[in-house]
Amino acid sequence: MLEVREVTRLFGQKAAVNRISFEITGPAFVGIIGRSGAGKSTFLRMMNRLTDATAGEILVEGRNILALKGAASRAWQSQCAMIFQQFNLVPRMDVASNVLHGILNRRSTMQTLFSLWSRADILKALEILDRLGIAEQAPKRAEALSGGQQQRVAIARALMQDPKIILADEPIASLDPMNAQIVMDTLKKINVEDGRMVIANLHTLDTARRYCDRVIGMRDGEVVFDGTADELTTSVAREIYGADDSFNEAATSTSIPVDAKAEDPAWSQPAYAAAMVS
Ligand SMILES: Nc1ncnc2c1ncn2[C@@H]1O[C@H](COP(=O)(O)OP(=O)(O)OP(=O)(O)O)[C@@H](O)[C@H]1O
Repeated sequence: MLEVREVTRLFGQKAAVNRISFEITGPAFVGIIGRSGAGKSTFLRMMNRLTDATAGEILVEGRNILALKGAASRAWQSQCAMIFQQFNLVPRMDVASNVLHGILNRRSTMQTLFSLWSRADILKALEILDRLGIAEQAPKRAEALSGGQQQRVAIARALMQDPKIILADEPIASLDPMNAQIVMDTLKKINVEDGRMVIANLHTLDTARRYCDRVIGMRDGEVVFDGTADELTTSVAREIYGADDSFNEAATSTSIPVDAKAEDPAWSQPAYAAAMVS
């Protein structure tokens, strides 16, 4: 279904992404891992046309989406929704309106200007919020929600577009482990239940192993690993991150012990040792 062929993105002389190629068939949950600067975000941004590629093709059902222009490019963008680390919600706007904004580009200027949403659209937004377990938050301002709830609103906004592919750029990097798990479980649910492909940039190995059918490791703009979660051994991870023998897996962990207490202050801090992987 998705074929990435020799895709390159140069910034000046530097290749942020350097002739990467891989194929994804079916509605897989794919994780992309690698240290900071490996090219993960640049790849996702090319996928949904936020950034142009310098060379190469990305074929989706045989169509090169990198060549799409104007309305066709915008139509593609609504087929592959993007979720960001910082949620990118409108903070002072209520949750339901934030979700409805997922279909903003399908509406006329007048409809947008007067915030005119059809009853069917409003019901759909509420249904999605209900499915993600946050229906009661619908009238609240987005800024009043916890980070994990805000990210679920962002996922709901993405679902409003009814996308084929969900691209998630470090979706849990700003969350504590409890909320990280809820958000990853939500992404997995829509992958499994809806059959939507999910491609997520992740910076913790345990998350990649736990949720992904397939893991792609990037280093210096190139794909240096492409395999299953089981094949992602410590030595493979060390290669991907370009770390030496002191590489410590625990430092990239977000694991939540079974008996972890939500009120334990240790769990209220993001547990990512970003320094290890960035
Ligand atoms: N707009 C830009 N202009 C110049 N260089 C850029 C730009 N965007 C990215 N780069 C460079 O491209 C390389 C890849 O960056 P990218 O953000 O894709 O990496 P990443 O793996 O997503 O890292 P991180 O996890 O920190 O987001 C880096 O060297 C970065 O500095």
